[in-house]
Amino acid sequence: MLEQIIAKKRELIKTLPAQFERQEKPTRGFYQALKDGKEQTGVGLIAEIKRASPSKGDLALGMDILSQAKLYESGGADTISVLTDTPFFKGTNQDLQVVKAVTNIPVLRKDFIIDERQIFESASIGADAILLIAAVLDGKQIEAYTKIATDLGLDVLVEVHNLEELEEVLAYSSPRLLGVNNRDLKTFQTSLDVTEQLVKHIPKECFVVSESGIHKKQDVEQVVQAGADAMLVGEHLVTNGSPTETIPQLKEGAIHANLR
Ligand SMILES: O=P(O)(O)OC[C@@H](O)[C@@H](O)c1c[nH]c2ccccc12
Repeated sequence: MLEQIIAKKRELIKTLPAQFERQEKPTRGFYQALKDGKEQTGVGLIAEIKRASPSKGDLALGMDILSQAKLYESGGADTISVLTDTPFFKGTNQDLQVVKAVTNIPVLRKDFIIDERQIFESASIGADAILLIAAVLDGKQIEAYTKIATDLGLDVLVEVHNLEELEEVLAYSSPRLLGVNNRDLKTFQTSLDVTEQLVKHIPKECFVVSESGIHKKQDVEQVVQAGADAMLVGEHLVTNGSPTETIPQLKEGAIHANLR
């Protein structure tokens, strides 16, 4: 599946313009917002807008992105992630632009970035941060793409799933924000043990985001206890009631973890 996603992405990239307009407005600090969120509530939260995924199929096809984003913000999300991949996740660049326009918190563009032009595109549509995935990029590419993004004022979340990817990333750069994906993008197997195992090998200076498979307070407790500074939650927030209730419930898990 990951290979299919990347093959399709390669095709779509051919249709991208050579140049993009620069954003006039300064970016919102994505990293800083997560850090502040951790200070205030014990854990930072990236709340994700995700209509569908290859692993779970359709999750929330009819979701009203505008009100969902507002509920994320009023519910206490520190930042928002928007899936912009269309063929596999049914998201669009316009989704991100809508979310950015109706909120005041930083927005991550969640997509499969494999070409420099996608970074300029991300900046032009108003993203405050981008995701770089170690399962599809090597350490040198991550280093180079991080530099391009940083020069554009974007923060970067580097995502790893295993020790091999982590070591490859660390051989070339020192990411400030490191995501541990609990889901294996090749098999879709998801386990919070991935965070527990990998955090031990991550340098203390990194701000760690535990991603995927977080559904309840106890999950949050587990990953925070393991050493995660923030979490990225999609499915649970798009399929379960109002985010103004589900977000505070999730964040409560950090209080329990920190008390122990
Ligand atoms: O819906 P979940 O299980 O809460 O997961 C969210 C997020 O971590 C997941 O969407 C994700 C993490 N890394 C990715 C890379 C590409 C696409 C999607 C992802």
